[in-house]
Amino acid sequence: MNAANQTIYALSSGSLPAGVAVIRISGKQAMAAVESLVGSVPAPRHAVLKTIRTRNGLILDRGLVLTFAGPASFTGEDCAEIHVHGGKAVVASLLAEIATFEDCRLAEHGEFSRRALENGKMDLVEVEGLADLISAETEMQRRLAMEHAAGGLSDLYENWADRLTRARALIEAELDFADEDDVPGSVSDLVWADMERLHSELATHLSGADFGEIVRDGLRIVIAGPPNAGKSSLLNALAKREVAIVTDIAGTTRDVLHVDLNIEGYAVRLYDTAGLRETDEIVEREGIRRALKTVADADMVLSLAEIGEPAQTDFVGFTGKVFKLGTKADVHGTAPGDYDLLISSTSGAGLKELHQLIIKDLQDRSSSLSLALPSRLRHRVLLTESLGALSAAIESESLGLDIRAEQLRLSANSLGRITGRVDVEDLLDVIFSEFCIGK
Ligand SMILES: Nc1nc2c(ncn2[C@@H]2O[C@H](COP(=O)(O)OP(=O)(O)OP(=O)(O)O)[C@@H](O)[C@H]2O)c(=O)[nH]1
Repeated sequence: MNAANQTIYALSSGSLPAGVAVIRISGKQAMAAVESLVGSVPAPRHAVLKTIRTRNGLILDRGLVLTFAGPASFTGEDCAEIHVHGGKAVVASLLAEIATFEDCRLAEHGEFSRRALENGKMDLVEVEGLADLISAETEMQRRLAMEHAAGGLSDLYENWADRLTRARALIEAELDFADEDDVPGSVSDLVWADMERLHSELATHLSGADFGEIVRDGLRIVIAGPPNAGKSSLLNALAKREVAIVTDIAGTTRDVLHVDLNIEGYAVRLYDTAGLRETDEIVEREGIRRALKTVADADMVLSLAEIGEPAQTDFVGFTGKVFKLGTKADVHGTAPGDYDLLISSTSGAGLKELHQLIIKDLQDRSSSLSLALPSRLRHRVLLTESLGALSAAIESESLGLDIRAEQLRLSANSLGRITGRVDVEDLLDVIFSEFCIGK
Protein backbone atom coordinates (compact mmCIF):
# COMPACT_ATOMS: atom_id res chain seq x y z
CA MET A 1 0.00 0.00 0.00
CA ASN A 2 1.23 3.47 -0.79
CA ALA A 3 2.71 5.29 2.23
CA ALA A 4 0.13 8.08 2.12
CA ASN A 5 -2.71 5.57 2.47
CA GLN A 6 -1.18 3.74 5.38
CA THR A 7 -2.37 4.22 8.92
CA ILE A 8 0.17 6.12 11.00
CA TYR A 9 0.75 6.14 14.71
CA ALA A 10 3.14 7.80 17.15
CA LEU A 11 3.65 8.87 20.70
CA SER A 12 2.27 12.41 20.56
CA SER A 13 3.02 13.51 24.11
CA GLY A 14 6.40 14.48 25.59
CA SER A 15 9.38 12.55 26.84
CA LEU A 16 9.00 9.56 29.10
CA PRO A 17 8.54 8.72 31.89
CA ALA A 18 5.54 10.96 32.45
CA GLY A 19 2.20 10.75 34.23
CA VAL A 20 0.30 10.18 31.02
CA ALA A 21 1.38 9.37 27.48
CA VAL A 22 -0.84 9.92 24.45
CA ILE A 23 -0.54 7.67 21.42
CA ARG A 24 -2.25 8.90 18.33
CA ILE A 25 -3.39 6.78 15.39
CA SER A 26 -4.69 8.16 12.09
CA GLY A 27 -5.90 6.45 8.94
CA LYS A 28 -8.16 3.76 7.58
CA GLN A 29 -7.12 1.18 10.17
CA ALA A 30 -7.42 3.49 13.20
CA MET A 31 -10.77 2.14 14.35
CA ALA A 32 -9.77 -1.48 13.68
CA ALA A 33 -6.65 -0.93 15.78
CA VAL A 34 -8.76 0.45 18.65
CA GLU A 35 -11.14 -2.49 18.40
CA SER A 36 -8.28 -4.93 18.57
CA LEU A 37 -6.73 -3.15 21.57
CA VAL A 38 -9.83 -2.53 23.68
CA GLY A 39 -12.45 -4.90 22.27
CA SER A 40 -14.83 -2.27 20.86
CA VAL A 41 -14.81 1.19 19.26
CA PRO A 42 -16.13 3.86 21.63
CA ALA A 43 -18.54 6.44 20.18
CA PRO A 44 -16.61 9.30 18.57
CA ARG A 45 -15.58 12.16 20.88
CA HIS A 46 -16.37 10.27 24.08
CA ALA A 47 -13.50 9.40 26.39
CA VAL A 48 -13.91 5.89 27.72
CA LEU A 49 -11.76 4.08 30.28
CA LYS A 50 -10.71 0.72 28.86
CA THR A 51 -8.38 -2.17 29.49
CA ILE A 52 -5.85 -2.34 26.69
CA ARG A 53 -4.73 -5.80 25.62
CA THR A 54 -2.55 -7.43 23.02
CA ARG A 55 -4.33 -9.71 20.57
CA ASN A 56 -3.11 -12.61 22.73
CA GLY A 57 -4.97 -11.24 25.72
CA LEU A 58 -2.01 -9.84 27.65
CA ILE A 59 -3.05 -6.71 29.55
CA LEU A 60 -0.86 -3.75 28.57
CA ASP A 61 -2.47 -1.04 30.68
CA ARG A 62 -5.76 0.64 31.46
CA GLY A 63 -6.33 4.02 29.85
CA LEU A 64 -8.63 6.48 28.16
CA VAL A 65 -9.60 5.87 24.58
CA LEU A 66 -10.96 8.60 22.31
CA THR A 67 -11.97 8.32 18.70
CA PHE A 68 -12.66 10.93 16.04
CA ALA A 69 -14.42 9.80 12.90
CA GLY A 70 -13.05 11.45 9.75
CA PRO A 71 -13.44 13.99 8.33
CA ALA A 72 -14.25 15.61 11.71
CA SER A 73 -10.77 15.01 13.10
CA PHE A 74 -7.42 16.75 13.26
CA THR A 75 -6.09 14.98 10.18
CA GLY A 76 -9.42 14.64 8.41
CA GLU A 77 -9.07 10.84 8.63
CA ASP A 78 -10.37 8.41 11.24
CA CYS A 79 -8.26 9.11 14.32
CA ALA A 80 -7.85 7.64 17.75
CA GLU A 81 -6.02 8.68 20.89
CA ILE A 82 -5.02 6.28 23.58
CA HIS A 83 -4.00 7.80 26.90
CA VAL A 84 -1.92 5.37 28.92
CA HIS A 85 0.44 5.64 31.88
CA GLY A 86 3.61 7.33 30.69
CA GLY A 87 6.06 4.54 31.49
CA LYS A 88 8.68 3.67 28.89
CA ALA A 89 7.79 -0.03 28.82
CA VAL A 90 4.05 0.68 28.72
CA VAL A 91 4.45 2.90 25.69
CA ALA A 92 6.97 0.61 24.00
CA SER A 93 4.70 -2.42 24.33
CA LEU A 94 1.66 -0.52 23.05
CA LEU A 95 3.59 0.86 20.06
CA ALA A 96 4.94 -2.64 19.35
CA GLU A 97 1.40 -4.03 19.39
CA ILE A 98 0.10 -1.35 17.00
CA ALA A 99 3.04 -2.04 14.69
CA THR A 100 1.70 -5.55 14.14
CA PHE A 101 -1.61 -4.29 12.72
CA GLU A 102 -2.13 -4.38 8.99
CA ASP A 103 -0.99 -1.27 7.09
CA CYS A 104 0.07 0.54 10.24
CA ARG A 105 3.43 2.25 10.47
CA LEU A 106 5.18 4.79 12.67
CA ALA A 107 4.50 8.39 11.60
CA GLU A 108 7.23 10.61 10.22
CA HIS A 109 8.01 14.13 11.44
CA GLY A 110 4.88 16.28 11.20
CA GLU A 111 2.98 13.62 9.26
CA PHE A 112 -0.29 14.10 11.18
CA SER A 113 -0.18 17.82 10.36
CA ARG A 114 0.78 17.08 6.78
CA ARG A 115 -2.30 14.92 6.40
CA ALA A 116 -4.37 17.72 7.96
CA LEU A 117 -3.00 20.06 5.32
CA GLU A 118 -3.55 17.61 2.48
CA ASN A 119 -7.12 16.99 3.64
CA GLY A 120 -7.86 20.71 3.76
CA LYS A 121 -8.17 20.89 7.55
CA MET A 122 -5.48 23.58 7.80
CA ASP A 123 -3.54 25.73 5.38
CA LEU A 124 0.20 26.19 5.28
CA VAL A 125 0.33 29.30 7.47
CA GLU A 126 -1.80 27.56 10.09
CA VAL A 127 0.49 24.53 9.95
CA GLU A 128 3.54 26.76 10.40
CA GLY A 129 1.74 28.49 13.27
CA LEU A 130 1.15 25.14 14.91
CA ALA A 131 4.85 24.22 14.60
CA ASP A 132 5.74 27.58 16.15
CA LEU A 133 3.18 27.11 18.92
CA ILE A 134 4.81 23.83 19.89
CA SER A 135 8.28 25.37 19.96
CA ALA A 136 7.21 28.71 21.52
CA GLU A 137 9.24 29.48 24.62
CA THR A 138 8.07 32.98 25.40
CA GLU A 139 4.65 34.55 25.75
CA MET A 140 5.02 36.73 22.64
CA GLN A 141 6.16 33.75 20.57
CA ARG A 142 3.10 31.89 21.80
CA ARG A 143 0.76 34.76 20.93
CA LEU A 144 2.22 35.19 17.45
CA ALA A 145 2.05 31.45 16.80
CA MET A 146 -1.51 31.27 18.11
CA GLU A 147 -2.58 34.08 15.79
CA HIS A 148 -1.15 32.14 12.84
CA ALA A 149 -2.42 28.74 13.95
CA ALA A 150 -5.91 30.15 14.47
CA GLY A 151 -6.00 31.48 10.91
CA GLY A 152 -5.58 35.23 11.53
CA LEU A 153 -2.95 35.59 8.83
CA SER A 154 -4.61 33.15 6.44
CA ASP A 155 -7.88 35.08 6.56
CA LEU A 156 -6.04 38.23 5.63
CA TYR A 157 -4.27 36.62 2.67
CA GLU A 158 -7.37 34.82 1.43
CA ASN A 159 -9.29 38.06 1.59
CA TRP A 160 -6.60 39.91 -0.37
CA ALA A 161 -6.32 37.12 -2.94
CA ASP A 162 -10.12 37.25 -3.40
CA ARG A 163 -9.99 41.00 -3.92
CA LEU A 164 -7.33 40.55 -6.58
CA THR A 165 -9.36 37.85 -8.29
CA ARG A 166 -12.51 40.00 -8.25
CA ALA A 167 -10.60 42.92 -9.73
CA ARG A 168 -9.27 40.67 -12.47
CA ALA A 169 -12.74 39.36 -13.21
CA LEU A 170 -14.07 42.90 -13.57
CA ILE A 171 -11.23 43.86 -15.88
CA GLU A 172 -11.75 40.77 -17.98
CA ALA A 173 -15.46 41.51 -18.19
CA GLU A 174 -14.62 44.99 -19.38
CA LEU A 175 -12.31 43.53 -22.01
CA ASP A 176 -15.01 41.12 -23.19
CA PHE A 177 -17.63 43.84 -23.54
CA ALA A 178 -15.32 46.58 -24.75
CA ASP A 179 -16.76 46.53 -28.25
CA GLU A 180 -20.36 46.61 -27.19
CA ASP A 181 -22.21 49.85 -26.95
CA ASP A 182 -24.31 49.06 -23.91
CA VAL A 183 -21.49 48.68 -21.40
CA PRO A 184 -22.19 51.07 -18.57
CA GLY A 185 -19.12 53.32 -17.94
CA SER A 186 -15.69 51.93 -17.18
CA VAL A 187 -15.24 49.76 -14.09
CA SER A 188 -11.55 50.46 -14.20
CA ASP A 189 -11.65 53.49 -11.98
CA LEU A 190 -13.29 51.53 -9.19
CA VAL A 191 -10.98 48.58 -9.64
CA TRP A 192 -7.77 50.56 -9.61
CA ALA A 193 -8.85 52.66 -6.63
CA ASP A 194 -9.38 49.45 -4.68
CA MET A 195 -6.08 48.03 -5.90
CA GLU A 196 -4.29 51.14 -4.65
CA ARG A 197 -5.88 50.66 -1.24
CA LEU A 198 -4.84 47.02 -1.29
CA HIS A 199 -1.32 48.04 -2.26
CA SER A 200 -1.07 50.26 0.78
CA GLU A 201 -2.51 47.55 3.09
CA LEU A 202 -0.03 45.02 1.73
CA ALA A 203 2.90 47.43 2.08
CA THR A 204 1.96 48.21 5.70
CA HIS A 205 1.63 44.51 6.43
CA LEU A 206 5.02 43.75 4.85
CA SER A 207 6.62 46.48 6.94
CA GLY A 208 5.62 44.42 10.01
CA ALA A 209 7.78 41.50 8.84
CA ASP A 210 10.87 42.73 10.72
CA PHE A 211 8.95 42.74 13.97
CA GLY A 212 7.24 39.42 13.23
CA GLU A 213 10.62 37.79 12.62
CA ILE A 214 12.01 39.35 15.80
CA VAL A 215 9.11 38.01 17.88
CA ARG A 216 9.47 34.55 16.36
CA ASP A 217 13.27 34.27 16.24
CA GLY A 218 14.21 36.64 19.07
CA LEU A 219 15.72 40.13 19.13
CA ARG A 220 19.45 39.87 18.46
CA ILE A 221 21.33 42.18 20.82
CA VAL A 222 25.11 42.36 20.56
CA ILE A 223 27.30 43.67 23.36
CA ALA A 224 30.32 45.33 21.74
CA GLY A 225 33.15 47.57 22.86
CA PRO A 226 36.84 47.66 23.75
CA PRO A 227 38.54 45.00 25.88
CA ASN A 228 37.82 45.18 29.60
CA ALA A 229 34.78 47.44 29.11
CA GLY A 230 32.74 44.88 31.05
CA LYS A 231 30.95 43.11 28.20
CA SER A 232 31.16 39.58 29.57
CA SER A 233 30.20 40.84 33.02
CA LEU A 234 27.05 42.41 31.56
CA LEU A 235 26.17 39.18 29.72
CA ASN A 236 26.53 37.24 32.96
CA ALA A 237 24.55 39.81 34.94
CA LEU A 238 21.65 39.73 32.47
CA ALA A 239 21.77 35.93 32.20
CA LYS A 240 22.00 35.69 36.00
CA ARG A 241 24.67 33.00 35.68
CA GLU A 242 28.35 32.70 34.83
CA VAL A 243 28.19 32.09 31.10
CA ALA A 244 31.27 33.99 30.01
CA ILE A 245 34.73 34.05 31.57
CA VAL A 246 35.44 37.36 33.29
CA THR A 247 39.01 38.46 34.11
CA ASP A 248 40.82 41.75 34.27
CA ILE A 249 43.03 40.61 31.38
CA ALA A 250 42.15 42.64 28.30
CA GLY A 251 41.12 40.39 25.44
CA THR A 252 39.68 37.53 27.51
CA THR A 253 36.68 36.87 25.25
CA ARG A 254 37.77 35.51 21.87
CA ASP A 255 34.75 33.83 20.36
CA VAL A 256 31.13 34.90 20.14
CA LEU A 257 28.99 33.62 23.03
CA HIS A 258 25.27 33.94 23.40
CA VAL A 259 22.48 33.40 25.89
CA ASP A 260 18.75 33.31 25.28
CA LEU A 261 16.69 35.53 27.54
CA ASN A 262 13.02 36.07 28.05
CA ILE A 263 12.44 39.77 28.58
CA GLU A 264 8.81 40.43 29.44
CA GLY A 265 7.63 37.71 27.10
CA TYR A 266 9.96 38.58 24.24
CA ALA A 267 12.69 36.19 23.15
CA VAL A 268 16.06 37.94 23.17
CA ARG A 269 19.36 36.46 22.07
CA LEU A 270 22.20 38.34 23.73
CA TYR A 271 25.72 38.04 22.26
CA ASP A 272 29.04 38.71 23.98
CA THR A 273 31.88 39.50 21.60
CA ALA A 274 35.65 39.93 21.63
CA GLY A 275 36.93 43.38 22.68
CA LEU A 276 37.49 45.66 19.70
CA ARG A 277 41.04 46.97 19.34
CA GLU A 278 43.97 47.02 16.92
CA THR A 279 45.96 43.83 17.32
CA ASP A 280 48.39 41.59 15.48
CA GLU A 281 47.58 38.58 17.59
CA ILE A 282 46.08 36.07 15.20
CA VAL A 283 43.41 34.48 17.42
CA GLU A 284 42.28 37.82 18.78
CA ARG A 285 42.05 39.22 15.25
CA GLU A 286 39.79 36.36 14.24
CA GLY A 287 37.68 37.04 17.37
CA ILE A 288 37.33 40.68 16.35
CA ARG A 289 36.35 39.71 12.81
CA ARG A 290 33.62 37.46 14.24
CA ALA A 291 32.54 40.20 16.63
CA LEU A 292 32.07 42.68 13.79
CA LYS A 293 30.20 40.13 11.69
CA THR A 294 27.84 39.48 14.63
CA VAL A 295 27.30 43.22 15.02
CA ALA A 296 26.47 43.55 11.32
CA ASP A 297 23.70 40.93 11.69
CA ALA A 298 22.31 42.40 14.93
CA ASP A 299 18.99 44.10 15.60
CA MET A 300 20.48 46.24 18.37
CA VAL A 301 23.98 46.99 19.64
CA LEU A 302 24.91 47.80 23.22
CA SER A 303 28.14 49.72 22.80
CA LEU A 304 30.00 49.57 26.09
CA ALA A 305 32.77 51.85 27.31
CA GLU A 306 34.10 52.34 30.79
CA ILE A 307 32.74 55.65 32.08
CA GLY A 308 35.13 58.39 30.97
CA GLU A 309 35.94 56.64 27.68
CA PRO A 310 34.02 57.34 24.46
CA ALA A 311 31.54 54.66 23.34
CA GLN A 312 31.76 53.65 19.70
CA THR A 313 28.68 54.68 17.71
CA ASP A 314 29.44 53.48 14.18
CA PHE A 315 29.88 49.86 13.27
CA VAL A 316 30.58 48.79 9.70
CA GLY A 317 27.54 47.17 8.10
CA PHE A 318 25.20 47.91 11.01
CA THR A 319 22.45 50.45 10.50
CA GLY A 320 20.23 49.74 13.50
CA LYS A 321 20.09 51.30 16.95
CA VAL A 322 23.29 51.65 18.98
CA PHE A 323 22.84 52.29 22.70
CA LYS A 324 25.89 53.71 24.44
CA LEU A 325 26.38 52.27 27.91
CA GLY A 326 28.91 53.72 30.36
CA THR A 327 30.11 50.85 32.56
CA LYS A 328 31.45 50.33 36.09
CA ALA A 329 29.22 53.03 37.56
CA ASP A 330 29.96 51.61 41.03
CA VAL A 331 33.55 52.84 40.65
CA HIS A 332 33.04 55.97 38.59
CA GLY A 333 29.72 57.14 40.02
CA THR A 334 27.57 59.24 37.72
CA ALA A 335 30.43 60.99 35.97
CA PRO A 336 29.12 62.90 32.96
CA GLY A 337 29.67 61.53 29.48
CA ASP A 338 27.87 60.88 26.25
CA TYR A 339 26.00 57.72 27.27
CA ASP A 340 22.40 56.59 26.99
CA LEU A 341 22.70 54.79 30.29
CA LEU A 342 25.19 54.19 33.08
CA ILE A 343 25.40 50.65 34.41
CA SER A 344 27.27 48.53 36.87
CA SER A 345 27.20 44.78 36.45
CA THR A 346 28.76 44.50 39.91
CA SER A 347 26.12 46.48 41.82
CA GLY A 348 23.28 45.92 39.40
CA ALA A 349 22.79 49.67 38.93
CA GLY A 350 21.15 50.60 35.63
CA LEU A 351 20.21 47.01 34.72
CA LYS A 352 16.50 47.57 35.32
CA GLU A 353 16.68 50.65 33.13
CA LEU A 354 18.48 48.59 30.49
CA HIS A 355 15.55 46.14 30.51
CA GLN A 356 13.17 49.07 30.08
CA LEU A 357 15.23 50.39 27.20
CA ILE A 358 15.06 47.02 25.44
CA ILE A 359 11.31 46.75 26.03
CA LYS A 360 10.77 50.30 24.75
CA ASP A 361 12.78 49.47 21.64
CA LEU A 362 10.65 46.37 21.01
CA GLN A 363 7.47 48.36 21.50
CA ASP A 364 8.68 51.02 19.08
CA ARG A 365 9.25 48.32 16.48
CA SER A 366 5.70 46.99 16.69
CA SER A 367 3.66 49.32 14.54
CA SER A 368 0.32 47.78 15.55
CA LEU A 369 -1.17 45.80 18.38
CA SER A 370 -2.13 42.97 16.05
CA LEU A 371 0.13 39.97 15.81
CA ALA A 372 -1.21 38.99 12.40
CA LEU A 373 2.31 39.58 11.13
CA PRO A 374 4.50 37.75 8.64
CA SER A 375 7.13 35.92 10.67
CA ARG A 376 9.19 33.88 8.23
CA LEU A 377 11.48 34.68 5.37
CA ARG A 378 9.13 32.64 3.16
CA HIS A 379 6.26 35.01 3.97
CA ARG A 380 8.42 38.06 3.37
CA VAL A 381 9.68 36.85 -0.01
CA LEU A 382 6.20 35.97 -1.29
CA LEU A 383 4.63 39.17 0.05
CA THR A 384 7.36 41.18 -1.69
CA GLU A 385 6.60 39.31 -4.91
CA SER A 386 2.88 39.92 -4.50
CA LEU A 387 3.41 43.61 -3.82
CA GLY A 388 5.78 43.89 -6.80
CA ALA A 389 3.23 42.38 -9.18
CA LEU A 390 0.48 44.60 -7.78
CA SER A 391 2.69 47.71 -8.22
CA ALA A 392 3.37 46.66 -11.79
CA ALA A 393 -0.35 46.27 -12.46
CA ILE A 394 -1.18 49.66 -10.97
CA GLU A 395 1.69 51.56 -12.54
CA SER A 396 1.70 50.18 -16.07
CA GLU A 397 -1.22 52.24 -17.28
CA SER A 398 0.28 52.47 -20.73
CA LEU A 399 0.12 48.68 -21.12
CA GLY A 400 -2.96 46.78 -22.17
CA LEU A 401 -5.58 45.79 -19.62
CA ASP A 402 -4.85 42.13 -20.33
CA ILE A 403 -1.23 42.57 -19.24
CA ARG A 404 -2.28 44.44 -16.13
CA ALA A 405 -4.83 41.72 -15.29
CA GLU A 406 -2.06 39.14 -15.63
CA GLN A 407 -0.01 41.05 -13.03
CA LEU A 408 -3.00 40.90 -10.68
CA ARG A 409 -3.13 37.15 -11.20
CA LEU A 410 0.58 36.86 -10.33
CA SER A 411 0.03 38.98 -7.24
CA ALA A 412 -2.81 36.70 -6.05
CA ASN A 413 -0.70 33.63 -6.85
CA SER A 414 2.08 34.78 -4.55
CA LEU A 415 -0.44 35.19 -1.74
CA GLY A 416 -1.81 31.75 -2.57
CA ARG A 417 1.66 30.27 -2.21
CA ILE A 418 1.87 31.63 1.33
CA THR A 419 -1.27 29.81 2.42
CA GLY A 420 -0.54 26.83 0.19
CA ARG A 421 -3.55 27.39 -2.03
CA VAL A 422 -1.22 27.53 -5.02
CA ASP A 423 1.41 24.85 -5.82
CA VAL A 424 3.71 24.43 -2.85
CA GLU A 425 4.51 20.73 -3.15
CA ASP A 426 8.23 21.55 -3.37
CA LEU A 427 8.12 23.28 0.02
CA LEU A 428 6.33 20.69 2.07
CA ASP A 429 9.27 18.42 2.84
CA VAL A 430 11.24 21.37 4.18
CA ILE A 431 8.37 22.70 6.27
CA PHE A 432 7.40 19.38 7.84
CA SER A 433 10.96 18.39 8.66
CA GLU A 434 10.78 21.08 11.40
CA PHE A 435 8.00 19.20 13.16
CA CYS A 436 8.33 16.67 15.91
CA ILE A 437 7.10 13.13 15.43
CA GLY A 438 3.54 12.70 16.66
CA LYS A 439 2.37 16.13 15.49
N1 LIG B 1 33.93 47.53 39.52
C1 LIG B 1 33.42 46.94 38.45
N2 LIG B 1 34.19 46.11 37.72
C2 LIG B 1 33.65 45.56 36.64
C3 LIG B 1 32.33 45.79 36.25
N3 LIG B 1 32.07 45.09 35.11
C4 LIG B 1 33.22 44.43 34.82
N4 LIG B 1 34.17 44.71 35.74
C5 LIG B 1 35.54 44.20 35.77
O1 LIG B 1 36.21 44.58 34.59
C6 LIG B 1 37.09 43.56 34.15
C7 LIG B 1 36.77 43.20 32.71
O2 LIG B 1 35.46 42.68 32.70
P1 LIG B 1 34.90 41.79 31.53
O3 LIG B 1 33.47 41.61 31.75
O4 LIG B 1 35.76 40.56 31.35
O5 LIG B 1 35.17 42.77 30.30
P2 LIG B 1 35.08 42.46 28.73
O6 LIG B 1 34.65 43.73 28.10
O7 LIG B 1 34.27 41.26 28.50
O8 LIG B 1 36.60 42.18 28.39
P3 LIG B 1 37.26 41.38 27.13
O9 LIG B 1 36.88 39.97 27.25
O10 LIG B 1 38.71 41.60 27.36
O11 LIG B 1 36.79 42.04 25.90
C8 LIG B 1 36.91 42.41 35.13
O12 LIG B 1 37.93 42.48 36.10
C9 LIG B 1 35.57 42.69 35.76
O13 LIG B 1 35.45 42.17 37.07
C10 LIG B 1 31.53 46.67 37.05
O14 LIG B 1 30.34 46.95 36.80
N5 LIG B 1 32.13 47.23 38.13
